[in-house]
Amino acid sequence: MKTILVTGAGGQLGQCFRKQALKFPNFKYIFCTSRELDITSKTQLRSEIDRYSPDVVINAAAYTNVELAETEKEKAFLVNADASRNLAEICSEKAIELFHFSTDYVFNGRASEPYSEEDEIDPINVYGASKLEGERMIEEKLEKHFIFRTSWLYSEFGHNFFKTILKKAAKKAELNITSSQTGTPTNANDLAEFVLKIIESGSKEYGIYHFSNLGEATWYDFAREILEYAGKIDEVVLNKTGFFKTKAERPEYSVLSKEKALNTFGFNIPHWKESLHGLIDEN
Ligand SMILES: NC(=O)C1=CN([C@@H]2O[C@H](COP(=O)(O)OP(=O)(O)OC[C@H]3O[C@@H](n4cnc5c(N)ncnc54)[C@H](OP(=O)(O)O)[C@@H]3O)[C@@H](O)[C@H]2O)C=CC1
Ligand SMILES: Cc1cn([C@H]2C[C@H](O)[C@@H](COP(=O)(O)OP(=O)(O)O[C@H]3O[C@@H](C)C(=O)[C@@H](O)[C@H]3O)O2)c(=O)[nH]c1=O
Repeated sequence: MKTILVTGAGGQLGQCFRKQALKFPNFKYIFCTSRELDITSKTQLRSEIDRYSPDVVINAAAYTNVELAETEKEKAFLVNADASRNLAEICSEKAIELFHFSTDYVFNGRASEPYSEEDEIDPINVYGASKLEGERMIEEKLEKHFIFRTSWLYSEFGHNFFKTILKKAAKKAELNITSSQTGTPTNANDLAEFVLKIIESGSKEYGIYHFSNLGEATWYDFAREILEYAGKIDEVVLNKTGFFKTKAERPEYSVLSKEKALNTFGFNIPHWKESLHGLIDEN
């Protein structure tokens, strides 16, 4: 039986892994929250990995605050880049496979068709730059890696745009939502399930992959669909805005092409609306 150690298990994606793990009972799981395992400490990483001898590590730990990263550059790089290097080095020493996550924010957003894995990377904010550095560290230090660049994650867990919109709607707030970014909302449960299917398949097709739900939307489209499908659209004033003031610049267009992942693994990926509807129906 394969042992899988999940770091950052208290975060959004980490909690989706816990939930999706119930569909894959043939693995042994060790879930470590940030309190139980600080990935920036190489000593702690080594001792936990020695203790559990996992076959696979899923790194769901990251610094994800895009706004704060602009003023906390060192911290963002410590977690997203330096800790990824440490993790990759230890995995390499012990022949462990690593599943890691990166972001659509490694691109500058000036494209007009979905980004492939080979397209030029050029992050325009600190968070994106720190995630890119993490990718590079892993590629350099460890052959047995899968890196999934994903986008606009949401779920019933943690902090995310989907939950923010529903919270604001509950307070009957007026919402001003930007239409100046186009990307793809991704149900983090779909990503977790996709990864567990790959582990189950025993695939050795290591490398970088893009994974999001299918289709594309602006944040405004996403907010509108959440509110309409949840039956709350008449309870709020929803305004489309071309400008929402933020500290960090964000890519205007960051739709990811899923062709490589679809062709390599052959698993189905749902459309973002279908997955969103499923999540709202469930809750
Ligand atoms: N959220 C999104 O929209 C997107 C996310 N991604 C990537 O997906 C992955 C998962 O993101 P998501 O689950 O949404 O992010 P979250 O912020 O919800 O979860 C990240 C988790 O990492 C933990 N963490 C932070 N620092 C450390 C550390 N030093 N040691 C151990 N754990 C730590 C956090 O714990 P604590 O809260 O205690 O600090 C938190 O539980 C990340 O790699 C992210 O970059 C990619 C694209 C979109
Ligand atoms: C709350 C809110 C946000 N916005 C805007 C700000 C931003 O441009 C966009 C989304 O807001 P968020 O704060 O959720 O977005 P952001 O932190 O940019 O989300 C990103 O997180 C990182 C971790 C990733 O890797 C990315 O893929 C992406 O999901 O919507 C509004 O226009 N109105 C609002 O009321």
